[in-house]
Amino acid sequence: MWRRVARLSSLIRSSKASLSNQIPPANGLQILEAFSTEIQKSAKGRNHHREKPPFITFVLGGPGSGKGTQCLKIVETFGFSHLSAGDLLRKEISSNSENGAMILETIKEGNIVPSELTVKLIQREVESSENDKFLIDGFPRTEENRRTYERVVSVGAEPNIVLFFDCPEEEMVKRVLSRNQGRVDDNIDTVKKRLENFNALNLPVINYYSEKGKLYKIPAVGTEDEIFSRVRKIFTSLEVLSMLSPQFSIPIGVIWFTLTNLL
Ligand SMILES: Nc1ncnc2c1ncn2[C@@H]1O[C@H](COP(=O)(O)OP(=O)(O)OP(=O)(O)O)[C@@H](O)[C@H]1O
Ligand SMILES: Nc1ccn([C@@H]2O[C@H](COP(=O)(O)O)[C@@H](O)[C@H]2O)c(=O)n1
Ligand SMILES: [Mg+2]
Repeated sequence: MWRRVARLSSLIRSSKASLSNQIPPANGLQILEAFSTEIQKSAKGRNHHREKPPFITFVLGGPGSGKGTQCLKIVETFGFSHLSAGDLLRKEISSNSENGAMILETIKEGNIVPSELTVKLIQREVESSENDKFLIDGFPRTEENRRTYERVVSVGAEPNIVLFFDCPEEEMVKRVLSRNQGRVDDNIDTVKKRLENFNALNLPVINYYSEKGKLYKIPAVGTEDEIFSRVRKIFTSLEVLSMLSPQFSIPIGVIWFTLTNLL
């Protein structure tokens, strides 16, 4: 809203300036029209450039279960934008933001960053993107993350679907310890803490979406391509039902996917 007010003031200023520059000024009617348009846009919410709410997919799973790897393949094949909560937080650290030191400590400990902060980072990315399909990877990690997102985000507060990469702990630990990307949390002590937090805090969120009929549980053992063939079926069945469009209710998609995979 304040950005719009600023734009309006700038229009008025340029109108005044044009008087002194002998350029035909914006007249009162033009200014009123501009004001009315800006107010209407604000009333629609912050996603003013979208006709309809975006299609939101939450991507969940334990540390090293392969969320990021599969997200890259979904982006290539189905045109989603990938927002990794962990990557957004790491970006805050490397940009020396005011919260950088606190985020770094929290990640090193394998703990969860305050929800308001993570939600703000995700919201900023969604709102500034032209895409209408998002993978939100590694979020919500806790019930508190989920509730904060629902409270803060006005459009698309509910995910359309939730993917859960289900992987045995032993395999997750093996993958994390051989990831080799220089992450401060890829060590045995932090992984243990992350697994504890996953079981205590993230599983309740996964159960919540399962009860809502939004959860797709994907066995995450096998080659990357084998796992992606499972993921592909989900998005293809949503495309067949024209459901990669947020107006449709998702439980039909989950039922369809379950039926087609049982038959
Ligand atoms: N199916 C697979 N088989 C073996 N290794 C895999 C498989 N999928 C991903 N990996 C590897 O395992 C490591 C972890 O994968 P990835 O980063 O995608 O997991 P993640 O769920 O995003 O983890 P985190 O929550 O820690 O970010 C990476 O080194 C990746 O290359
Ligand atoms: N919703 C979230 C997501 C992540 N974090 C912190 O970042 C770490 C790395 O996350 P990845 O998804 O890249 O594994 C994670 O262990 C948390 O410390 C968070 O706080 N909240
Ligand atoms: Mg990841």
